[in-house]
Amino acid sequence: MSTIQTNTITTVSQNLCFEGTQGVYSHVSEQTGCTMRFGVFLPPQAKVGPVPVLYWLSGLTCTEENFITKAGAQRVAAELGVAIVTPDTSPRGLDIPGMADSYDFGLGAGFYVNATQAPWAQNFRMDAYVSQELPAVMAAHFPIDAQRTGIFGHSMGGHGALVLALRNPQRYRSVSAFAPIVSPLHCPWGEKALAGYLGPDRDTWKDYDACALIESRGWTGPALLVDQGANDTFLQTQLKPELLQQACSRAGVGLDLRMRAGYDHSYFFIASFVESHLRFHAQQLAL
Ligand SMILES: N[C@@H](CCC(=O)N[C@@H](CS)C(=O)NCC(=O)O)C(=O)O
Repeated sequence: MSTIQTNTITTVSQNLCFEGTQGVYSHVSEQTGCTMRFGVFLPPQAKVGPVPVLYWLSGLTCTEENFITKAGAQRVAAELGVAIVTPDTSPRGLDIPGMADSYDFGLGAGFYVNATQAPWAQNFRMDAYVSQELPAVMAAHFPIDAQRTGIFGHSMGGHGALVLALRNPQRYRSVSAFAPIVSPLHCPWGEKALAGYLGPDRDTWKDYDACALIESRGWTGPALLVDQGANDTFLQTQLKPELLQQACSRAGVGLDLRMRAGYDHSYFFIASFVESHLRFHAQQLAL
């Protein structure tokens, strides 16, 4: 097994926030072959010892910045003593033809998979980046307790959180999502992305489909927590939480699905419920 290089990270910015530090850092990633930025909120408790860590995966068109500036998670993370890592959503700065042609594929739309198809396979390795390389970088540079890791995300990032947790139950002790894409096999965003990154054989897509993974692998961690706005414009076409309900019920996996009347797909919805997700993870990671 090759060693993950974690040597150099560069500080882009650091701001004091609720007595903790909201930082943005960059490093050259082996997995994506480019410079990647990521955010780290370190709560004040990190000054005295390692703290549990949550990875937040953002949705389409986002960078490491959206969650940091819009979700308002730092106050409660500081109270609970949990670090939050916010990766970018795709490689950037590469000269791949077609990479910036649409908002739902390529730039800002890595879908947290390891691509197998040219010209994406070399750089679009967001699964390995988020689930292996970034945790190694975090362990090398920040006072976090990797034994207490959870993951959550929004939309494409909700899909990423569910899929990475289901694929790596030993690494993630808790998982939650806001308005997740629950089955890329069954929605236009997913079909476009997985066809592009993984090719036309839909059987290979099942490794990155939360509903398929729930049925093939199950989940023995705490019940999956999902918040979904009932006024989300993507609800019926892309998100389809009923597919997750059906998969969980068939597989005997616990699901706490909270339909939120009146809420849409935006970060206003996330900001409204992020506190309960943070408390859910903190409780699970304290066990
Ligand atoms: N309406 C958007 C779709 C993309 C979108 O809604 N992105 C969500 C995640 S799937 C988001 O978080 N956008 C960034 C933001 O609201 O800060 C577009 O057409 O560009």
